[in-house]
Amino acid sequence: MSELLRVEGLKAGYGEARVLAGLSFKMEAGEVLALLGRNGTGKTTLINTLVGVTTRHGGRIHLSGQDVTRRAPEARVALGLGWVPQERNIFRSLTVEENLSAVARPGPWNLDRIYAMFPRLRERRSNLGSQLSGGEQQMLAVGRALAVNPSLLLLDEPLEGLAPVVAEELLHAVSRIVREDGLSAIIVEQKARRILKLADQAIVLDRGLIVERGTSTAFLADTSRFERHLGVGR
Ligand SMILES: Nc1ncnc2c1ncn2[C@@H]1O[C@H](COP(=O)(O)OP(=O)(O)OP(=O)(O)O)[C@@H](O)[C@H]1O
Repeated sequence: MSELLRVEGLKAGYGEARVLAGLSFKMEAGEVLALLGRNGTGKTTLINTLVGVTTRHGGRIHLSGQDVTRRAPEARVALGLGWVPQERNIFRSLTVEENLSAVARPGPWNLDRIYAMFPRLRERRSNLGSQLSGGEQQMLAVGRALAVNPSLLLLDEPLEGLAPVVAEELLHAVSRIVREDGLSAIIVEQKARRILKLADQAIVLDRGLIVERGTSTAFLADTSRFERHLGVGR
């Protein structure tokens, strides 16, 4: 396996406010990382800092062997980041198909393949982003990240706010994307158990620091390791 992502001593926040207090971790190509932690512990800030839309206070980020620490978000996307932000950010005044085509880059994830993964998007291809249900918007946000043909997918609470049956449908699709297609991903999720099953490793954040890390198998075998930080039953 080759190294896909290396984060060293990362400190970042918003303006002068510091949220990430110095994080280091690595991912190999093909791995899935579950990013866990209570509300407000810095998960979204970490994802946003990987994309390059926060204020970096220190540390370095290497993606696919390149130092992207000072690169603009567009350059990081060009190097392989596929971002599904927490707020989805789909283009509401464009159709489903235009949303996908607007960001498409050459690679295995063409329109046909994305529609095969999300048949509902094919049915809705001519609908505007503003006309979609929450679940369809989230499918479109994932589809749009795939359309850039990323080497690392960043999914920020993809199941948040979805009806249980829709959340299951999306989780199944994400599981196929990472398991059958071997795409690497960082998945932010509050409910550890449901995401650990499809992750290789997990880290738990608290107050901007990594307080637990290990394989997902080890976490599932000793749930006290994350329950301490996430609350029992997670
Ligand atoms: N735009 C911002 N400006 C200033 N502070 C922010 C901003 N966004 C988040 N924060 C602060 O940064 C801290 C971490 O927030 P972050 O959204 O990264 O946490 P999180 O773990 O993703 O939580 P959640 O699960 O609620 O999304 C919080 O204290 C939050 O108030």
